[in-house]
Amino acid sequence: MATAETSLSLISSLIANLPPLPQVPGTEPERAVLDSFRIAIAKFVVEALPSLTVEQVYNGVDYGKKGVDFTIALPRFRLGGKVDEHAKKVLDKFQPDDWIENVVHDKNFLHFTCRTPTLFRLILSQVHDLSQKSEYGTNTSGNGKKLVIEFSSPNIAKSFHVGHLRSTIIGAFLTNTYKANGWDVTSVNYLGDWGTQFGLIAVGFEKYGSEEELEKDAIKHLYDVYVKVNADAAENPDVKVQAASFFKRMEDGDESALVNWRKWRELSVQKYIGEYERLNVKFDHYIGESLVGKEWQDKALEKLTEMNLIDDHEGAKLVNLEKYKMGKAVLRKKDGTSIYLTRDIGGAIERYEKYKFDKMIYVVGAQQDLHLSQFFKILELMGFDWANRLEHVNFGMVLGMSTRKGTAVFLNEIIKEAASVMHDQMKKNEEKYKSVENPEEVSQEIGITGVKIQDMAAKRINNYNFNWDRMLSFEGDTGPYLQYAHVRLASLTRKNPELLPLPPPGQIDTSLLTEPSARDIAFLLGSYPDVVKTALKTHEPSGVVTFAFRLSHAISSAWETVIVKGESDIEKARARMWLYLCARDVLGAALRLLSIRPLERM
Ligand SMILES: NC(=[NH2+])NCCC[C@H](N)C(=O)O
Repeated sequence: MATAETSLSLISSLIANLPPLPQVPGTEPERAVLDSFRIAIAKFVVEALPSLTVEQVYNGVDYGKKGVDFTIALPRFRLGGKVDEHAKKVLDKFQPDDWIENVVHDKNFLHFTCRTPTLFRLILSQVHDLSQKSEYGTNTSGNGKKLVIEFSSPNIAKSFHVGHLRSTIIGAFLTNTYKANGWDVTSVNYLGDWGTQFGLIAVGFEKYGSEEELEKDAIKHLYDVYVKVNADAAENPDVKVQAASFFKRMEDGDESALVNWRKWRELSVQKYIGEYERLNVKFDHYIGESLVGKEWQDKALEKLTEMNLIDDHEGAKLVNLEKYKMGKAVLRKKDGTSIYLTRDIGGAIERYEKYKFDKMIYVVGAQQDLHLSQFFKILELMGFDWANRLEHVNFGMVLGMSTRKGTAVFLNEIIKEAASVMHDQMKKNEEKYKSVENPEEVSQEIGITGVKIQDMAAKRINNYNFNWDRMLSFEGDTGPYLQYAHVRLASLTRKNPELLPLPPPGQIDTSLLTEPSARDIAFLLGSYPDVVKTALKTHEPSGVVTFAFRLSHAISSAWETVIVKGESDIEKARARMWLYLCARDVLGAALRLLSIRPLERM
């Protein structure tokens, strides 16, 4: 990749003209230039306190609070003696250079200020270069590692509930995050496409099914049939018996029992692909419970029987995990048909054989905590040494997602409602509304952004109330606000054609950027690669959402003073424009990481 080489070396050459720095393992200054400033701080500290290593100090350099770039808490190094004396040593020895211009001692802390011209030059050049390849914020820490991630996983013929929506949103974010951290990622949607309910639908379809309706909207039609046949089953126990025997035929591979099912599945998947596309979500593979082979499900039962972990309950097989405080769980029904748990066990083994993953993540609501821990435990008991590579990323519940027509049961209803509530909102501002070329599309995109931001704004495990008005408002920390912030930045080039094209980075005079609010923006831009790393560690999208809001707020505070339009010094106007365009790129990158498509106009 020649382009990668050239632009990485551009940053490297800027760094090479500055005072030399030691290398620290795990850092990548050519991708995250704040690493260099932290190394510069560590180098100073070690010169004064030689019992420490650069790496040790580096790991203790934190972001500072309120107007401070970086801070070190001295007690964490357990130097013995008095903190004040150690601090004094650092201050005495300190010589400002092109990396660090100042250090201040305050109680247990040393506060460092980075050299402003270096900061602007390096950060903006880096953002500029790497954004062109959509690589700003990325790192290579995961290179050579393989992740399999399973998310969304709705059940065919049943409703798509908010749990599926959350899994989709969080799963898409995690997929992007692992990729941004250099992992090789395979995403799978594990459909609930097997089980007794398909026996029921088969029975119901004979009575209520319509090929025409099925072609029109398979998801909706199958759901309707399912609801009706369920009502029948509640009245008439025969229906259940018929359904069970039909499903038994399916499990036994009876082709005549499988034809319809195959078509239902296929049509539903086609429909889902389109809906996920609207959400900006893609899967590498649509797999499902139906595709899990029998072999491992049988072996699991045998193995657990050998280990004396199986109880027989009137012909049904239960695994007893009471020792591990995980209760008992059915592995096989009386009639020999498999169930959810067995399929998960078999499925995990097959996936390991296929992918040899370093990690596999299941994004599933906290209601299934017990189920996930049961099957992880069973795999461990079966002696698979990779069982500890499985991870459950869980999340809390959403309360009350209703639309104006009632409770949403399909994904497309959620999308439609988001779009139409947003559309109404936009129409309130008549003048602005008229200037939007494609209000339908734009309102859908902003509506979806609102749903996603509301979902990812807090810690995953928190429950929240679904609130259309709040999430789709342009005021406050909402999705529409972030889109608006991006559009405003994107409009700069349209509104200031006389400044274009901007000169190449090396010829833009960043010393003209003198306002503290401009510096705040640049520093935040520099911190984005850390946000991406932290997201990988915590699996929390909220850190990225918080970053996007902080950046948007910083931009909006600069907007009135750091002006572009109307600035008479053209070189200054260009430097400012460059800063804002870099901010646009980074805000865009953060939104994309969250699976959101940043808008250019609205
Ligand atoms: N491997 C798994 N069990 N993944 C979760 C599947 C979710 C399941 N289809 C449901 O809707 O509840």
